[in-house]
Amino acid sequence: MTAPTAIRRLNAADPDFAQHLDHLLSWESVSDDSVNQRVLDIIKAVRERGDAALVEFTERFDGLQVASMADLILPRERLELALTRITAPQREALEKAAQRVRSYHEKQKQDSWTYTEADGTVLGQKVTPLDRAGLYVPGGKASYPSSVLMNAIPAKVAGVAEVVMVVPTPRGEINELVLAAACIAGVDRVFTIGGAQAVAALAYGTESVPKVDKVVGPGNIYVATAKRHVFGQVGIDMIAGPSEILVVCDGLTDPDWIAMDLFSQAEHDEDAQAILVSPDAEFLDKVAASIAKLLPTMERAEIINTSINGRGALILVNDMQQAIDVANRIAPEHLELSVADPQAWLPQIRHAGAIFMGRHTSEALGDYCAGPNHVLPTSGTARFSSPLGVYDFQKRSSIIFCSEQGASELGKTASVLARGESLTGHARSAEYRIIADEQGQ
Ligand SMILES: NC(=O)c1ccc[n+]([C@@H]2O[C@H](COP(=O)([O-])OP(=O)(O)OC[C@H]3O[C@@H](n4cnc5c(N)ncnc54)[C@H](O)[C@@H]3O)[C@@H](O)[C@H]2O)c1
Ligand SMILES: N[C@H](CO)Cc1c[nH]c[nH+]1
Ligand SMILES: [Zn+2]
Repeated sequence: MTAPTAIRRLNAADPDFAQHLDHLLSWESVSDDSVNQRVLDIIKAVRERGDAALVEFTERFDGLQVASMADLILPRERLELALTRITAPQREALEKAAQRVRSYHEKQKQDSWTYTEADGTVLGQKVTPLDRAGLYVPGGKASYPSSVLMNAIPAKVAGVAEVVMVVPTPRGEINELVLAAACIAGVDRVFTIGGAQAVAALAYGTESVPKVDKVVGPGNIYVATAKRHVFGQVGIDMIAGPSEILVVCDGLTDPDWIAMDLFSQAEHDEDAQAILVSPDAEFLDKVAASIAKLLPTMERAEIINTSINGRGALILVNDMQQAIDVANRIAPEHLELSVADPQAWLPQIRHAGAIFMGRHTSEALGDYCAGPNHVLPTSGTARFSSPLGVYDFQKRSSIIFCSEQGASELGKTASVLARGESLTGHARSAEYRIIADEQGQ
């Protein structure tokens, strides 16, 4: 066990507070050069040597030795078998969660639209699903059946033709719930590979793994860094790295509840980040005491301890207004508003992946079954990214139909602008369509 928990304390009244906060949040301290270089090497190897590299990396990083890539492919029948191997309550819970996630995501579906102008010109937007999506389901330090649902259901709602999933199975340990979830969500193909090598395989294709149009899903630092590097070759959803929780509390929630909410994200990964902000100094002391009391009871105490010691913090602010300002500065993946009247503060929240309203709404409910997606932007990227959704699996094409009259009219405007750009090919192309008796008008 690492040193006993000593969570960092910050005070917003400290003149160096902004600097301390920046240091606490800095992604670079996690995503260092050695990780970057390792990921680049892995991507290069997969591009050059395909399946052979996947087999090698799976042995090296997942401790799983196989004769060939064929041993890392699970057919649809294997997913169906998993459904028969889980318990009835497990199947019921998966199906209930799937149904709630589906209902929520149905509302996100975007439809094509057009409108017609007076001269018959039609303008619009055609929405098309991706042909093939690659879903990354994490599996290193924990198994994530819930992430299967969160990745696959929006893809299916969007109408993606082929959904390919990758998931590492360290030491060959297959989690039946993960496969059962893939069956329920309608995943088409599964490869038991993970890490940067799996992201590279989806992005570039290998002899066995089909090249996809977009790679989505959460993962550790290697996965998140690989997604950054393959962007452009394929689409990606966002940077969904190590989990984060920011709790803003008025000091009136049970401190044990808050300690456990912090643990719920810290237990994902040593790199996870759990922060509490409160204007009540005594309450921060109580939560620190709850952390010390409850940590030894946790199955994943070692991971939680490293995460809390390395990246956690208890932040004292002057008042709730300052707490909200700090939350917007952090732009956390998950924000819990553990306060009496969360609705009153909601209008002021500008940056957060998901907002959990009130003392009873633990973040864990959102992780599994509330309905919204749990694949969320991390490390401050909620400033410009959104939760994974149906829109990530749909793209848009513009539709332009010009009637003869419309082309003639627009041609006059285009001609002037094109000549202003000295692009006379454009100008003359547009001018050809100007109706003769309107020329020069
Ligand atoms: N932001 C979100 O929406 C979200 C959702 C769920 C989980 N998560 C996060 O996903 C992550 C899951 O991480 P995980 O580790 O359990 O599973 P993972 O599948 O993301 O990573 C495991 C893989 O990492 C690779 N790897 C591990 N050590 C390596 C090394 N030294 N060099 C090269 N590659 C290495 C291996 O290939 C292994 O298969 C956690 O950080 C969790 O917090 C985030
Ligand atoms: N909290 C994770 C997103 O950061 C999602 C998850 C899955 N299972 C448990 N939690
Ligand atoms: Zn979680």
